[in-house]
Amino acid sequence: MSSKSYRLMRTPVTIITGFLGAGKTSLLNHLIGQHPDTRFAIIENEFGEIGIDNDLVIQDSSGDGIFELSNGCICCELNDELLKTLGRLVRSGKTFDHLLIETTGMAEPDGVAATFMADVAVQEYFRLDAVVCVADAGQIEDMLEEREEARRQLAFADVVVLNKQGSVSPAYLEKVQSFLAQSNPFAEIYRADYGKVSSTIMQQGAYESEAARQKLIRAVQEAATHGHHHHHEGVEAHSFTLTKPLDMLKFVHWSKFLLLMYGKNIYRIKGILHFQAEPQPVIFQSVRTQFAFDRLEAWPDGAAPNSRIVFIANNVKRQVLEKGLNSLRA
Ligand SMILES: Nc1nc2c(ncn2[C@@H]2O[C@H](COP(=O)(O)OP(=O)(O)OP(=O)(O)O)[C@@H](O)[C@H]2O)c(=O)[nH]1
Repeated sequence: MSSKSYRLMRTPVTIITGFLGAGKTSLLNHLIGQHPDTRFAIIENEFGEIGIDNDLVIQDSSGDGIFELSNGCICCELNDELLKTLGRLVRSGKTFDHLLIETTGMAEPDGVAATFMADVAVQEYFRLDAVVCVADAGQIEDMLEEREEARRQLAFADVVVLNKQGSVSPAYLEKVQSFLAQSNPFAEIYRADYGKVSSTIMQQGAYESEAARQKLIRAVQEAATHGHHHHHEGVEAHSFTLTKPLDMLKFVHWSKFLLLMYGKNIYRIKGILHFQAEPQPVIFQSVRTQFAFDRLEAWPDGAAPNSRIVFIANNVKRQVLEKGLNSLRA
């Protein structure tokens, strides 16, 4: 079987995060309502009652495709429950076209995403399509200042749904969208009311190698072009362009050290790196304290090799990153 058909057979997964009351269930209901022919499996990680009208899940009026995991967060204490639920879905023998997971408002999405990115048995049946963060336009600014979970949710998002747009002025909406884009240059941002966004958020392919790489190249280039970093209480994106090739071993040691020292405050690192004696560009990404390398075919558009790297972090001094990176030259 080709790797493409294997990939297509696996059930795509969309993780919906966002702070309490941001509009996650509204988005979920909208997506279900918009796709009456899609056989959804839904995992709800809420403390309260399931906020979904079961009748909306047309193919499964028994509600068999809906799982509620309560009294905890699937990013941490209920992570085993999440694995068990995925196992139940597989063993049910039913075919699902898409799995939607709504996390609690307090969940850290990287913990949930890691289940799909690190567990080989899970990857056999499921493929993470995207992490979506629903942000309440009127609240997100304060949330990012006050809540660590909100910062992690934004930093880890592949898509941000800027919800409740009608509740703020157009000028404020512009301002919020602009600082969200600067805080997470990797995310697509869609505006919405009551979660009513374009359905393309279910086909992001954010972790498919080619699409993800192209997007990463664009985002890293843009982040490096548009100013070096952004000052906002909460999440900051620091981007660097390095013209001299790097030493891979030094880089690996330094990243390990950095994630160990500042792991809690460094939410995400992504980059396209030029290593000494490596003709191909190397894609680097971190998820929690883990990181992954991947090779691109060639430098984009015959561009001269250089390294571009973006750190999404909170309270990490730019000088620390700059000094570290400068010490990694081959
Ligand atoms: N004004 C306004 N209210 C909205 C919008 N979207 C959702 N709401 C309301 O906000 C409240 C919370 O919406 P939900 O979709 O339940 O949000 P949630 O993120 O799932 O909430 P929790 O699961 O409690 O974290 C509900 O009363 C919604 O009707 C919107 O765009 N505008």
